[in-house]
Amino acid sequence: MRPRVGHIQFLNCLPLYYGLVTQNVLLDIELVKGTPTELNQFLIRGELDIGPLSSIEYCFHQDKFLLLPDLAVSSDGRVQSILIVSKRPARELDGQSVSLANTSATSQILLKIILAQKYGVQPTYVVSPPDLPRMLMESEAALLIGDVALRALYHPQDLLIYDLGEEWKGLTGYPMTYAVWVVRREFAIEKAHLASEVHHSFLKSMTYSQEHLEQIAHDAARWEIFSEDFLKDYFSNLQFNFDERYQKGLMLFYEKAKSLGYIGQIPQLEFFST
Ligand SMILES: C=C(O[C@@H]1C=C(C(=O)O)C=C[C@H]1O)C(=O)O
Repeated sequence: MRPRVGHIQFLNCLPLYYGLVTQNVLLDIELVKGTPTELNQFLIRGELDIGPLSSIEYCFHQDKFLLLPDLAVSSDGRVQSILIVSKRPARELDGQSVSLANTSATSQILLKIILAQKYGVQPTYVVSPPDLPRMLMESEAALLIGDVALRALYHPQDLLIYDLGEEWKGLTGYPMTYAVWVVRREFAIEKAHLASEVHHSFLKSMTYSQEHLEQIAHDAARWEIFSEDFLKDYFSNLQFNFDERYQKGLMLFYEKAKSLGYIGQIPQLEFFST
């Protein structure tokens, strides 16, 4: 059986996918697409062998997974696709309703940390499908991620926009890691060579895409509503890095999540060795 691999169905993972296509890797894997929360569930239920897992979910399911080294969905500052879209300044959200997109896991907690620690407010939260007009009918502000967030940024209306990558960097000085790449522990033991092959394909794909960002933005602009320049900017802000500084930023996120009671304990980062 081919390794079952998850793929985030947002533009954020297009650079990765692009590299897999150009290297003909897709024939060797079964690629399963979905939103981050769908992929989280597939991974947790053991229906995928490898894939991106929301960083916050790693806290609760560390026993099931090992981390793939040097791979993540992260940003060192502005991310553009994880946004609070608000009718009023963040400082005025205390006691107000905030709608959180149900496609997100990490960013829901990230938003709560930022509103509590940077803006000193405690809203009430509701989880909703990622539909901005509806979210703003029930709430004063909304958390959007992925392409829906990009669209809100691209066609700004009379609303305030906070970029959560930028907010995190302002609060802590560190980059933020939204998703880690994991392999199922059993798969890593029973099919170590396959896990290693997929990991290396991903790393090669990353390198390829970093060297061809302009071309990827050019191609994507042909079928997306976004301009080539907008996409180039987006793809260069998004990082797939998970080096020491990114790991430190993630540990800081876990510490803050724990101090606010969102997680019980801080996980150790345990890596698959290839
Ligand atoms: C950059 C993004 O990061 C994402 C946010 C995630 C989350 O909040 O759980 C998970 C995976 C990433 O897709 C994005 O969705 O645009």
